[in-house]
Amino acid sequence: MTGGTVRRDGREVLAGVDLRVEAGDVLAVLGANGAGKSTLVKALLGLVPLAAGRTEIYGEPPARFRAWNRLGYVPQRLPMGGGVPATVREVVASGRVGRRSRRLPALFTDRAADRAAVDRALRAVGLGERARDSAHLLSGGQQQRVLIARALAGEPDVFVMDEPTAGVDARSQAALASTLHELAGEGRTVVLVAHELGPLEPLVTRTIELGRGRIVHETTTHATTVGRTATTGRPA
Ligand SMILES: Nc1ncnc2c1ncn2[C@@H]1O[C@H](COP(=O)(O)OP(=O)(O)OP(=O)(O)O)[C@@H](O)[C@H]1O
Repeated sequence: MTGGTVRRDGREVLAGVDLRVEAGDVLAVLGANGAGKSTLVKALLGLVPLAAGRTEIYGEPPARFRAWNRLGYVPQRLPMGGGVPATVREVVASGRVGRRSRRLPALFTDRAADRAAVDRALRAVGLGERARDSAHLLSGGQQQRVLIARALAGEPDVFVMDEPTAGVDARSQAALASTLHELAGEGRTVVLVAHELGPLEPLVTRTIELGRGRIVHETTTHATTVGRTATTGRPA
């Protein structure tokens, strides 16, 4: 992202942010309530329009980018309310949609890979026993874990997680830390919004802190892996 600017109600809630996420980064986006963290991660992915500046994903503007299966986004809140009830397994399996081969009906090997990935994702968030339950009847923290599992099931290269640990108990936070540790070890890229890093702290390779829509502080805690270009456009 270069000069990323988002205006809401005539106010700049993202004010000229330059950010390049490299492959293998585990980047934590920190800052007070209202600092612009969610807006930044949505803008990086093209989910909110920029009033000025530009963002690129693997070198493409979001409107032209096609390989969405390479990205797994965990939004801050569960987007489904009390609408059509879906089981936990169905929600998690929806994370595989982007990986579907174009051949219909799905090949047997696709279906087996889908089942295995969904089972792994459910186990990783400790919801294997709840797979048949209605997702909208779970607690807030459990629903957050369903969303994390949906992203894991897609086996993307880049995870973008907006407060994945908010409202999630200590044991589940530790389980998420261990899963992210494995993913980071495989060279996947993680961008996560957090208030408190808690057990995720040892995994983090970079932090940026936002204040009033600007990057006010940056740290690099470990050497980042520079190589394949991950999300977003030009260097700061
Ligand atoms: N849809 C919207 N319409 C108007 N203003 C908005 C909208 N979404 C966000 N904002 C404003 O943009 C600013 C940044 O919001 P954002 O949600 O990005 O902050 P945040 O750092 O993620 O906060 P939190 O830690 O509370 O989640 C806030 O002042 C918020 O009120």
